[in-house]
Amino acid sequence: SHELMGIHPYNPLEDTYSIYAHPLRNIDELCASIVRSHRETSQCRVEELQALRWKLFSREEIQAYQSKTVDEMWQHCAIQLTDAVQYVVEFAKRIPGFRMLSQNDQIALLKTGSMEVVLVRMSRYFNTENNTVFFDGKFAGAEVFKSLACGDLIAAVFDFAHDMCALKLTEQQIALFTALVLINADRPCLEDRGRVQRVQRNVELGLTHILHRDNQDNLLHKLYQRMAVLRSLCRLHIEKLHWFSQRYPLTAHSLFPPLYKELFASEGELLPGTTH
Ligand SMILES: O=C(O)[C@H]1CC[C@H](C(=O)N2CC[C@@]3(S(=O)(=O)c4ccc(F)cc4)c4ccc(OCc5c(F)cccc5Cl)cc4CC[C@@H]23)CC1
Repeated sequence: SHELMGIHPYNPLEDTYSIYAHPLRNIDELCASIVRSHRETSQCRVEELQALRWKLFSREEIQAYQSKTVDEMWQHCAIQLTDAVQYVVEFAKRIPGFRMLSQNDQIALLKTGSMEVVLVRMSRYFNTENNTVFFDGKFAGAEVFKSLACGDLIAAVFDFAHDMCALKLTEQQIALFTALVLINADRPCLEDRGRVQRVQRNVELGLTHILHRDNQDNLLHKLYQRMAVLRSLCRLHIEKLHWFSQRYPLTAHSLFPPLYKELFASEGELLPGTTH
């Protein structure tokens, strides 16, 4: 059984859903529903974290993180990531049309897209003044993650967050952007690419509508560039996960959350014990 539980099977009745009946009214409704879902399925609010932005880890706390073993710190981050992914699954299920896709296509989109959405969501909290990211309730610099022994991946994650902040996206723009990151008909192993394309087309209309309304059409190509960076970041993450599972098979096999293995371990190999 899939860990991505709660995904409802494809409902043919929903197939009649089309925004072409009244394009403008439905584009506004589509955007409003995606923005609402984004807000409801984010773990924190940007304004809440603005108030916390100077809550940094003390020297002792940083030492404590740095003295964790590699597998302890990896397990800690894998748990945090899995929590964040649960919220992204909820966000995906509320994107108009996502639930009308087959269950396998819903899982295929989440397998490749959820980490990317988490990274975009992370960048909302990044403090560019001191290069810190929100982690475990405070703001952490890259040095906090030293014991992970994957400095290149951490540096790439921080660089990505910094680049995203430079675009100064609004929450509405981020909501539509993350929906588009998820609903991508070019993802591997989709059963019904055409159906995903139809849903993707609607979300694209929503994003271009929002950017046009904000007089920021020029952002669109920058967002497509960021999508390419996201894909390379996630490839790096999977490579590191392979490296880690070879070195620490016990931790990867038995201590990582099942959902993490379901999402990030390639089918079958690497982490046996994932239920299918
Ligand atoms: O509002 C919300 O929903 C947001 C709340 C906050 C959420 C958030 O920022 N996050 C959820 C978990 C966390 S983190 O806070 O643990 C974190 C980890 C490393 C960082 F450099 C920065 C943050 C995370 C965990 C693992 C990871 O890559 C895979 C990975 C491993 F698995 C193991 C080792 C190394 C790596 Cl790199 C990448 C990220 C980036 C997103 C981060 C994002 C959603």
